[in-house]
Amino acid sequence: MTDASLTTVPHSDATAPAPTHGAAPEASALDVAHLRFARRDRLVLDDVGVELPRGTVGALVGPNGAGKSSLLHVLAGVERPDAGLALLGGDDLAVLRRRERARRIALAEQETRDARTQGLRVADVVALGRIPHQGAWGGDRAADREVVARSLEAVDAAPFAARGYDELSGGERQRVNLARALAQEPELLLLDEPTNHLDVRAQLVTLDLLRRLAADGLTVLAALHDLGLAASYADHVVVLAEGRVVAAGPTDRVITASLVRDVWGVDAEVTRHPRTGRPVVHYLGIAR
Ligand SMILES: Nc1ncnc2c1ncn2[C@@H]1O[C@H](COP(=O)(O)OP(=O)(O)OP(=O)(O)O)[C@@H](O)[C@H]1O
Repeated sequence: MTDASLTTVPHSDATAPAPTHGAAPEASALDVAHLRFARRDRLVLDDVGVELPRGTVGALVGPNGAGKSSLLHVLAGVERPDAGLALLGGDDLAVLRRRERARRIALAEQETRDARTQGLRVADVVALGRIPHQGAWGGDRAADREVVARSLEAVDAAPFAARGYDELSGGERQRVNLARALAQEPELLLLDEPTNHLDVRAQLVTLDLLRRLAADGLTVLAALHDLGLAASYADHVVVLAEGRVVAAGPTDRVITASLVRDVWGVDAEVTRHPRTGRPVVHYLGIAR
């Protein structure tokens, strides 16, 4: 492999650690301990712990099959863990009612075409994000419409709000999935590969948006394959390998050449960006 350096330069507002608002900086928004999850007889998450302060952008990285999507599913309540504790703002997720959980946690996945979205317009798909906030007779329609419009604008999807969701390109659909999650107005935003399918500008727009939302107090945990983007944008990195957390902490301490070699089997050089001081990953080739 040749030197495929990842030298993403975050926008200026994305270089400083996200400020925390309201809660004391040391208060963990998300606090996961000893999480264990098996699929059939296969242990997928083993003694996983994650701590993310409120207002943090966390990147969840690791090789294929490491358990990243599974962890996001468990946190979102799509899957039930076999053991362990997950707290959000001190509340045990295992005892939260489904509806409250859906108000507080949103999961944006890559592929969300299902029976619920079939035949819907983009704006209607985003409006699905309002359901946890609505009563039996629907919600405050005008307020919901405003949140939907804002969410569409945030991801640059307003121009195609009236199009059919099934007709969108992969990148357009990815942005709409994020808008639907934003319309939930959650405290914790979980994202599975949010930059997949996106062109380079759309990737940076998405990550800039996540940083701005975190600055307003949202806690973000995003599974990312692109270590360069994680290095440029995340405050905190959690590294999963074979279902276990093998490293976690502030981005500049976690992303090192020895980590890339040990976890991905790839030789790399990690330098500091001359302007931002953030790590820059230069891939050198497959480790022999
Ligand atoms: N529906 C399923 N049934 C059985 N095993 C599954 C299922 N989904 C995932 N797995 C297994 O669970 C493990 C973790 O998968 P997961 O999708 O969480 O990994 P990942 O880190 O998100 O991978 P990738 O980077 O490839 O998306 C893998 O060994 C995978 O084969």
